Amino acid sequence: MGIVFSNLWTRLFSKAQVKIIIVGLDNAGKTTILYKLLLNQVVTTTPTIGSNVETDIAGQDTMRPTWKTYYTDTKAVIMVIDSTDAIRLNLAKEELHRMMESEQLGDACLLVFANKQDVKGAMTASQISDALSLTSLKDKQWHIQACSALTGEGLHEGLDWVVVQIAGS
Ligand SMILES: Nc1nc2c(ncn2[C@@H]2O[C@H](COP(=O)(O)OP(=O)(O)OP(=O)(O)O)[C@@H](O)[C@H]2O)c(=O)[nH]1
Ligand SMILES: [Mg+2]
Repeated sequence: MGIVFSNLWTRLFSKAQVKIIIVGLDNAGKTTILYKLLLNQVVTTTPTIGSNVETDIAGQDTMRPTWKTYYTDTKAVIMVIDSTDAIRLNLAKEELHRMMESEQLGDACLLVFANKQDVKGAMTASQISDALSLTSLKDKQWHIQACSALTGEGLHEGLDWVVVQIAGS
């Protein structure tokens, strides 16, 4: 359900590698955001195999040991939300809260990207924050950032927040 990348900010954290995971439902814009951030290019994506949350939900019990390995040492979780997909927002919420209960993510901060803000009628960051019940996440540093992977708007602001959290931890 996600993409692991560990050396995005090698230049900023020249010695330490920082593990950040990007998660979100299929079609949220994870791959597009990653390409935009790394290459400053808008790419045409195909669905990333095995990256959707439904797969992980189906495999929840048997896959749990694997998840633990996957989460270990994660400093930040970036959850990408398709702000035009009101119907599946509740599914994203359930997945987010279950994930955040994982012990391995105890020290990780959470950035939520309210993506696809360029689309007319997209939900606002504040609406998404409410729907995801972010304020109920106790003892967790979290932040929600409106963005568009297509235009790049908001992406760097979001990452700046992550960098500050990691640098201060
Ligand atoms: N309008 C608009 N479309 C976007 C934006 N971000 C992504 N998309 C489109 O949404 C679709 C899905 O984007 P992906 O980046 O493939 O989504 P993903 O989260 O990687 O999806 P999976 O790999 O299936 O999990 C693509 O058609 C993108 O072009 C955005 O900010 N605005
Ligand atoms: Mg993808």
